[in-house]
Amino acid sequence: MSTSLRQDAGPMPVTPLRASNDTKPPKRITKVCCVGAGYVGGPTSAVMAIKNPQIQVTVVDYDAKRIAAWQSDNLPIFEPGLLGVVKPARDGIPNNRAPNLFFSTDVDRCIAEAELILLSVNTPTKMLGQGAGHASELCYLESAVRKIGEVAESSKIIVEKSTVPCRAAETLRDVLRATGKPGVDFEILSNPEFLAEGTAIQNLLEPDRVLIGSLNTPQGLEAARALAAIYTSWVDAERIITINLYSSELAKLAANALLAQRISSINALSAMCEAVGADIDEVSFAVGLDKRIGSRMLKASVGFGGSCFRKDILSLAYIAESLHLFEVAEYWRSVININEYQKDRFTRRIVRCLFNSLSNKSLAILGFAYKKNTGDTRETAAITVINNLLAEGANVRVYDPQVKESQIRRDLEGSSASPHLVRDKLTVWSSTYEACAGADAVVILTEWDEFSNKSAAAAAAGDHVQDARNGARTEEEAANGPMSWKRVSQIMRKPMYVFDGRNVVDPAPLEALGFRVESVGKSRSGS
Ligand SMILES: NC(=O)C1=CN([C@@H]2O[C@H](COP(=O)(O)OP(=O)(O)OC[C@H]3O[C@@H](n4cnc5c(N)ncnc54)[C@H](O)[C@@H]3O)[C@@H](O)[C@H]2O)C=CC1
Ligand SMILES: O=C(O)[C@H]1O[C@H](OP(=O)(O)OP(=O)(O)OC[C@H]2O[C@@H](n3ccc(=O)[nH]c3=O)[C@H](O)[C@@H]2O)[C@H](O)[C@@H](O)[C@@H]1O
Repeated sequence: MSTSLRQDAGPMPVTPLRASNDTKPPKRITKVCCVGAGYVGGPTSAVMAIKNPQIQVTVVDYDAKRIAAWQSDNLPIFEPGLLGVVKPARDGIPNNRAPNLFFSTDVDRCIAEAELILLSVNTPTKMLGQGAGHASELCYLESAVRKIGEVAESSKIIVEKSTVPCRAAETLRDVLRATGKPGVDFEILSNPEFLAEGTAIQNLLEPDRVLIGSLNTPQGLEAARALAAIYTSWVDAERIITINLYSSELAKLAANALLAQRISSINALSAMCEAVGADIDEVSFAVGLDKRIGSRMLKASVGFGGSCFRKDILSLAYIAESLHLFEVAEYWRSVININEYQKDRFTRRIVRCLFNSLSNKSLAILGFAYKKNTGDTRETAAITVINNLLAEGANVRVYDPQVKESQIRRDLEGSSASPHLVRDKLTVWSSTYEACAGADAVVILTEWDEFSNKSAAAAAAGDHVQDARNGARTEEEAANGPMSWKRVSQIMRKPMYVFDGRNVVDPAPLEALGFRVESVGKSRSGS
């Protein structure tokens, strides 16, 4: 087998690209194929294409429905600004698809034609066999790489964009060694993605950094330079960091673990605040002024969700355990334990306030997505909280501006110990007012702007409350509301409660309307 894959992953200095000694120009890539048309593959490829008109970027996926949606005006994911990069207005013709961006189900052909392949397939937590519930499932990645080995007739740079366990590149290299054709070389790079949903386009256009990990060999470094050259079309060279392949893989897991750890830390403190009469927003503000701590990702909540924090921490802990670093594994798992505790604590507070019984009570749930400005519900705290409330006998009335009823039912029925409760006691509504009609309590689970009674500036002061538009409302939002809490107060059963799992409402004006407001990390008596 002449497939040449180099293994020198020795220490490499961390260098911004500019410091490279290589003076010859990097290889110019003209065809990129992105495997996986999901939350990462779609937006990343669209931004890459719009910033590199000379490069043909094709996103491939076996999911024909998803590809068809990318080709339509009805994109498969909701993300502010996404349509603008997929279908930029050009030459006075608005809404024309970027001429160098393609979506296709012809995986073999697109892989064969590409010089550089981005792997953006899902890497969920393994559900079966060894490591089930902990390790990352790499079967999608493996199958994509097998396909590359089978169909590639020319050498390729293969880029791990998916989040992977450290040393996953070695596995990919093994697969390629076994499946690749003689004379075809593969160079594997790690280029993890750091975008957050809801702000993906902004994050892609102005990344804090672009991380490129490669082997410390001439071929590895050359491949890294070729990938970096694509990014330099819109990212300052100082922000493009080239490091060792395995450091890059681990840095992605570490970044997510550290971000989630901050949220669990502040949520753990929120429990103390409720007990001692302190205010978590004030504590968070006070500690965040210390430059060494910083203010971001310190917003107390009902608990973090999303497809990645939990799975990436589980993966990190599993790796630590495999290395017999049991205390390290336990440390990271505690971040998840606090998150589960926070969701349960929030439900228990609701039950306690509503006189220890939810039987014959109706609760309006505002928000189902795991954060605002996305329709994504993966690992959303709403799933746990709503299932808990249903188990307590409550009637649950849900409204989310972006999540479809079918998705809500699928998520809840698929995770509930008693799916019949979801069928019998859950209703989904298309407006706040319909959801709140006759309800005993409003439970805010997602920080959508329309639920807030704060000014845009006050809302923007919080980190994850700040949106891509810096708190400005679109014309549509301005026309439709923010919601009128006064109107809500007129249609609810008394006494009326608001349980604010996101601290997006200012309690005082609501209390003036007769609501009893319970916010995360604040006690009513302490306010
Ligand atoms: N969702 C997010 O905000 C972020 C996700 N990531 C990471 O990026 C990776 C992808 O995440 P998402 O885009 O959210 O996943 P996703 O589930 O939205 O998309 C993955 C896509 O890959 C396709 N796919 C799987 N195997 C394939 C194959 N062999 N050939 C062709 N297509 C295949 C699936 O059909 C699916 O459409 C994961 O590793 C994730 O941890 C990283 C940063 C942010
Ligand atoms: O690997 C990934 O998938 C991505 O995971 C997160 O992005 P994302 O999950 O989309 O969104 P975040 O803004 O990080 O929020 C995650 C969860 O934490 C919650 N959160 C966030 C911030 C905060 O201060 N408090 C808080 O409860 C959010 O509401 C949400 O439920 C990271 O922020 C991204 O850098 C990373 O690329």
